[in-house]
Amino acid sequence: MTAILIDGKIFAADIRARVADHVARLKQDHGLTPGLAVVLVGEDPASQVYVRNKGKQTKEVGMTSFEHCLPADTPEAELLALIDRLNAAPAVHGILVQLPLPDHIDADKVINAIDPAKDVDGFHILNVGRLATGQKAMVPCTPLGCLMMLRDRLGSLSGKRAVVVGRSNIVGKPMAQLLLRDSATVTVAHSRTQDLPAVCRGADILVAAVGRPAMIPGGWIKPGATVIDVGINRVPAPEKGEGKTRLVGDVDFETAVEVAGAITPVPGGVGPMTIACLLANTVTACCRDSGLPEPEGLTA
Ligand SMILES: Nc1nc2c(c(=O)[nH]1)N[C@@H](CN(C=O)c1ccc(C(=O)N[C@@H](CCC(=O)O)C(=O)O)cc1)CN2
Repeated sequence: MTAILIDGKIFAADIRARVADHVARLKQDHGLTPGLAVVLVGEDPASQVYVRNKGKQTKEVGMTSFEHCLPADTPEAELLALIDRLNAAPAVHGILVQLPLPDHIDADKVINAIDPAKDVDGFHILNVGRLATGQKAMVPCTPLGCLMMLRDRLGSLSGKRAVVVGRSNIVGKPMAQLLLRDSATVTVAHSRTQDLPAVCRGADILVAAVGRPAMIPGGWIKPGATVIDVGINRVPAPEKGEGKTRLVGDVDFETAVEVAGAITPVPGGVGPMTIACLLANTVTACCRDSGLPEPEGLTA
């Protein structure tokens, strides 16, 4: 069997088009322009690229982008003061602090300083609790993107056996909550899980979010399963030349593609969905703030 490829680039482009439509309607009918503020602390090259892409895509869908790039040695108090100002700014409907933050800054403290209504990352403790208890929440972008792709591929997730490998606050835990909310039977596996291959082999839906290159081989995958690879790992690629690198997922694509029913590639799978869902969350936050109907199909 050769798996169907779930193309995140096409999927993300469709989401952006739907976001742009909704933004145009908000402007035309209500004189509203959703605004997204992205805060970067430091000069991490990957983070700089992500932040630049967020700003570019925000403008492309017709929203207002506010970028705040602060030096790596910015005191925590200064960052918290900026968050306060963004919380109070009426033109800002979404606030995102790019992670990771430098070590001297307490990331939890910063995230929990964001107004939960503007927390388009869905990382604030209140949004985490709301998601876990089935209340209306802002949902973390990467798991939201995975959920959208799964629903599109499988229709109902009800009763499916889902295994999430990885228990991070950004992906693993919220992904498990979202799958549970769609009535899947969910197992969260991690580094201490006994007989991980057997656990994975039981999955109709396998979400890999561990951050270890090609850790899950085809032999761990149930034939026909839907595999969502969240990993983005940069590894040496001597075949491309000295010092060159390439991106690989947490799943060993070459062997997995022979067994799975459908699979997301890396790059071009889950990654592009993260920013598309951030834009979707910003429109949702703007609509909620104004008491307007939320865009259909762009929330969990
Ligand atoms: N505050 C947040 N920080 C971080 C998040 C997040 O959701 N919120 N996620 C990641 C980084 N990230 C967005 O911020 C992100 C990662 C990857 C991609 C993406 O499109 N990846 C491409 C490959 C890109 C490349 O060539 O390097 C792909 O997989 O196809 C977008 C956004 C950590 N920080």
